[in-house]
Amino acid sequence: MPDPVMSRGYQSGSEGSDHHYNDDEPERNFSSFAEYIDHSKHDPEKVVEVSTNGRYAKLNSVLGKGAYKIVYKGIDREEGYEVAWNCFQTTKQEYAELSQEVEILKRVRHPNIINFHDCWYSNTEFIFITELMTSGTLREYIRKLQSPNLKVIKRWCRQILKGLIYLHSYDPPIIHRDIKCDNIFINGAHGEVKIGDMGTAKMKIGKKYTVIGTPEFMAPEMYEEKGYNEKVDIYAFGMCLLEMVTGDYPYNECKNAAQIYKKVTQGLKPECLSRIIDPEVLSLIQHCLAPEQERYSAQQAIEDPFLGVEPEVVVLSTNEAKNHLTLQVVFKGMDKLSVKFEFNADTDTAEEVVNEMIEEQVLPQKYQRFITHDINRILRELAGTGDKKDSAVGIPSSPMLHHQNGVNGGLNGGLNGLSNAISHLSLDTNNTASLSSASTGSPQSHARTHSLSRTMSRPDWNGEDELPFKEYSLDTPIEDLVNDTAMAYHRGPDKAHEWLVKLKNQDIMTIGDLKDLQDSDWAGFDLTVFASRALRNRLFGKNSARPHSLSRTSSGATTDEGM
Ligand SMILES: Nc1ncnc2c1ncn2[C@@H]1O[C@H](COP(=O)(O)OP(=O)(O)OP(=O)(O)O)[C@@H](O)[C@H]1O
Repeated sequence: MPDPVMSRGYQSGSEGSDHHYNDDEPERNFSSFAEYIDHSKHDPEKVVEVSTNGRYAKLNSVLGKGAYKIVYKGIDREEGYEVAWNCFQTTKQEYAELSQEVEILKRVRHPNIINFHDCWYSNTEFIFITELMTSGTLREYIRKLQSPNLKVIKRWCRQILKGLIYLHSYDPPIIHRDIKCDNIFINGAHGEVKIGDMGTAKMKIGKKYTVIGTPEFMAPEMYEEKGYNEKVDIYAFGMCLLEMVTGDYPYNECKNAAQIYKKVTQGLKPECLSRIIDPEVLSLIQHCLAPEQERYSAQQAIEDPFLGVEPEVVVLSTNEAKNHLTLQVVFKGMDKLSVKFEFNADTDTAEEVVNEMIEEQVLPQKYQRFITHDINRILRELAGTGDKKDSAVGIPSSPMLHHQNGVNGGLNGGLNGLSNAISHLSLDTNNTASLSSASTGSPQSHARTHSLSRTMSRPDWNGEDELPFKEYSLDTPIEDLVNDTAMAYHRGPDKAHEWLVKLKNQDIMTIGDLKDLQDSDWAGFDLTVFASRALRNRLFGKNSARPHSLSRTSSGATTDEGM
């Protein structure tokens, strides 16, 4: 008969922690106790401890050790995925003092911040379970890639800054205090970057260390005892960027923390900064390392020209006569943000269309000149008069005219099919607001078919919330529709009032009054194209078949357009 202990899979457990049997483990017999011990030592998948609630299991696999904690691979047995099991030596009293901090950490949820799942105290250890990252730290990655190219660096930076923007937007802001490439983790398969080592700052203070953070990455004000704010994370981010670009640890030239302290407090920057040639990278780093008052916020850093979103105007399709175009503004580097619109070269002007989109907050004002200029460049090229240098307003030419579907140069009638398809296209699967209407004959749009598709990656930009479709009874006051629409599209009461006045000026008092109308009647309300579309979306539903045709494709075919 096998030894019952061995056949159940004896749990060696970490010293001092509770021992548990693991009932899920398949049986395995060992010829000797020595063999069992040897197997246990080497089997990384062996469960060595289980949380008291039974949900998490610690495996016999150390992911890494830092100055403060040891991190093991673990398993969330409820969800079936791997996690990181963090062990931090501390007293029960120190653990109790962290309870408030822990509550905040549990609430922190952002795609660029390592998730904190659960925690408890066991013997001398504060144990906490976090999301597991599969490809190590950014520091290891930089060493592996030697010199990562700027495109990769930009992608990493944007993700780190998105995480910081989120943390700093708390009131009071959550300050990480120990941003460095060793605390930024990568999931290689998707190039995902997440900020880790959250919430240990308080613990480190608890340990009575004289300084918290890592000397090379600490802003000067952190060395002083006057207090500091969230900008210390931006300083540290600047140092990370320096390390990403040069491959060198900042202040490599210093032999110890005292030398670093001296340099930092004298305002002397790391030597490797002088090796940076690219003026844009240099400028961003300098803005991050500037004295606190002048230092960028996380939001300013992400909007810096080095990382800033660059819009591109793309021709999706055109008709044979090249006067009906479907264009799209694509923001490079912004997740899922694009604006698709139709343009009638006979009746629209770039200025008018761009102004309208800015007024409706579909496009940010700062790109007005750039996008207007680019649409005009496309029009010139299509008309065959394009000067490809784009010197007119001193804006550099963007590599923008992408003729999709492999169509080069002259766009031709073969694209009409594509154009048709596009009129039914919902560009993104998530968070997408696709708005469209014919608005034929409206004072602003003439015969223009104007169709916008965009996603809501910025809360301050225009987009529709996924409010459930509501069937209004015919005698519902028009105020209800107007208010619901304003809320769905993030418009304030002023906008709602403006729409209401315009409708009431035309004797529209109830839903029934609106439903009686023909498409062409809507043009008489003097509503903007956006307002008109938004109200109609709420009234008829984005996906429902419409009572009237709402969109004309550039080939001239009339369609009921699913929105
Ligand atoms: N979520 C995670 N997923 C995968 N590996 C991790 C994770 N967290 C930590 N590690 C590994 O454990 C090591 C130690 O973690 P960490 O650096 O956070 O410890 P620390 O004691 O807080 O660090 P520091 O010395 O920077 O203060 C890391 O270098 C990394 O290799």
